[in-house]
Amino acid sequence: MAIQTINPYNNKEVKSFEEFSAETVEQKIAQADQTYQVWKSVPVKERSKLLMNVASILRKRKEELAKLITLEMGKLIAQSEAEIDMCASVYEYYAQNAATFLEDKPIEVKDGKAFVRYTPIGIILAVEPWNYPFNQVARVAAPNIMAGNVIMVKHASNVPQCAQAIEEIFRQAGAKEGIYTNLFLSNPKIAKIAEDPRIVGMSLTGSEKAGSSLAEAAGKNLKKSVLELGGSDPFIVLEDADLDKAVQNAVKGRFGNMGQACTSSKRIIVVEEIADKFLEKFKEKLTGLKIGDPMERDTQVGPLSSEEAAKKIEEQVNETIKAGAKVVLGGKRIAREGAFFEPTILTDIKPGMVAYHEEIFGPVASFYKVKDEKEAIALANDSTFGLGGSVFSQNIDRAIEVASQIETGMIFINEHAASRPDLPFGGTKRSGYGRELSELGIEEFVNKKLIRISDR
Ligand SMILES: O=CCCC(=O)O
Repeated sequence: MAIQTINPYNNKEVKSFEEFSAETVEQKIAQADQTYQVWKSVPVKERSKLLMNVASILRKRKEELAKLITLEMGKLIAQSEAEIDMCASVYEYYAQNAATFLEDKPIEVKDGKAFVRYTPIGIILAVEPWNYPFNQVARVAAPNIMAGNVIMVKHASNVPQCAQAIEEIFRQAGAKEGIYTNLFLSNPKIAKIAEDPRIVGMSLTGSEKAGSSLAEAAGKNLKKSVLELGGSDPFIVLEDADLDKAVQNAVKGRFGNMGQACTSSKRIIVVEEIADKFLEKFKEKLTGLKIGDPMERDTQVGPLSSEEAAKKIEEQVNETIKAGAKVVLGGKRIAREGAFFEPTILTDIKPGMVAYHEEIFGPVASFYKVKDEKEAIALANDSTFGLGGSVFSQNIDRAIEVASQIETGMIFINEHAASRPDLPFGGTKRSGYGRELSELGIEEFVNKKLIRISDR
């Protein structure tokens, strides 16, 4: 896939970039390795200063960086600005908390002493997606740089200017060359890089297909990997839920970022007692939204990330309709230039249909009416994915009981799923393994070294 900026608002090519040659990649790995040999011993306080600088630059340059996001992948401008803020808070969070997270962990033993010390391991290769082009990178870069590792990032080919901007921000913040490296590479080259002994860990956020080939390359070379893959998150609404709150969260949870988040509330599952009322309100909130330029502040429906993405959604929706599902709202491309697709609600989705099984990475809510809580849980778990999900009920004990029966890595009670620096993020089943963010995120790529002191 060519490395280029194509504005999805009009599908016009803006700028394209050359893939790095094998020599350039070698030179960059050598630089990263050389820098790692120094960085691994730099005190955590110093590392923390670098990340605070990165955060402060992000905040100062928010407007300009948000425009870059919107230009390259079409996110509504206010949401792009919110992403830059969130990203800055991830850097600040690790800058402020890593020292505590990295403290020695004493082990109670019968004799003598023992503790676990977290030590850095080397260069981590991160393969990152376009949907949150700054924030997805921050979630891997911040904890690892604080842990004393260095990072090389192969970003999605449709956000090259964001990819370059992140590297430039690190430089501006005072990072020595090699602490953070952008790699312009095509996907097939990743397996080759994985063979390099200087790369010691690999992290990917992306599709199942990309995850499986990265895991294969990592496994073949005996390297640890973290995978954050797709999801088809259930959003369960029980009869005792606050209906308006649930509807509001469903709209934001499913249609924020034009539905292009791994943790979007893709399957809305409502018990029959309140299902019709819910659907009516849900539809009402999604009707008559202003479609247009994502750079304009009053636009409510912008383009998807690319023409290819819009075509894929169209195909999935058409197949689902052909198989018997009903369209309550939307259901087709918007007749204008650019990668637009109508906000869509589908009902009467049955096993065997595309929307029942596949992840739909766009503005399409699959709505299910179920008899009761038991049926809601069974439907939620009838998925190969296991990323996130939500439960809405005013009875918190009941909601926790339901949450504990859902096979995902995260469940949010009375709110839609979303990432935060202080909460672990990741999935189970075919949604991947390992965790980003929080204290758990810094533990993925460190050597948890036992140090044992004998008293004999
Ligand atoms: O697409 C996955 C990340 C979503 C989020 O950060 O909330």
